[in-house]
Amino acid sequence: MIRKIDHIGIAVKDLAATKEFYEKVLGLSVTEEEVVEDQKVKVAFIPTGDSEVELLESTTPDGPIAKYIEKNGEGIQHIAFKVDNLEEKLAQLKAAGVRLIDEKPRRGAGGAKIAFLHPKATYGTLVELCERD
Ligand SMILES: C[C@@H](C(=O)O)C(=O)SCCNC(=O)CCNC(=O)[C@H](O)C(C)(C)COP(=O)(O)OP(=O)(O)OC[C@H]1O[C@@H](n2cnc3c(N)ncnc32)[C@H](O)[C@@H]1OP(=O)(O)O
Ligand SMILES: [Co+2]
Repeated sequence: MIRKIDHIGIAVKDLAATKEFYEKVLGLSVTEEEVVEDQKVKVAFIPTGDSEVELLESTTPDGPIAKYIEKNGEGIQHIAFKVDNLEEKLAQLKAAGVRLIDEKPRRGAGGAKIAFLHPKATYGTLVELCERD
């Protein structure tokens, strides 16, 4: 079961400068910042009501965020939905023939379990599913 939009992932070149805009200009607050080695990103989370904005800066020139920016420039890179049971949802999608990037959950920011669906299977949007407490 999909519960809500957990976060919107935004690819940026300069996390510090982007954070400053969101905090000083928009008046929002960054609550968590961490490096997720597995995804080659440094992330900052900004709560906005029931969902969050996730700002992502690449930690390497070959990571998915660096590649996305190279091709498309900065901007929204993915949408993440919160699910109750990620393994169950992935099994259901796989059975339905949906192209999965991750067949098994990986470790995301804040210790969440995450998995991505291929944008070619979702009509053009990179979708992340995440399970967190
Ligand atoms: C920390 C964590 C968390 O929340 O906890 C995160 O969010 S980590 C967030 C960062 N991590 C990730 O994104 C991991 C999952 N992403 C990936 O595995 C990759 O980025 C792929 C989505 C498979 C794309 O990689 P690939 O090297 O294949 O790039 P590519 O440029 O050849 O893309 C293949 C086709 O998909 C399209 N495509 C690529 N990235 C896209 C995106 N973000 N949104 C919509 N379409 C996209 C391209 O335009 C291309 O279409 P055409 O063929 O029509 O030109
Ligand atoms: Co994300």
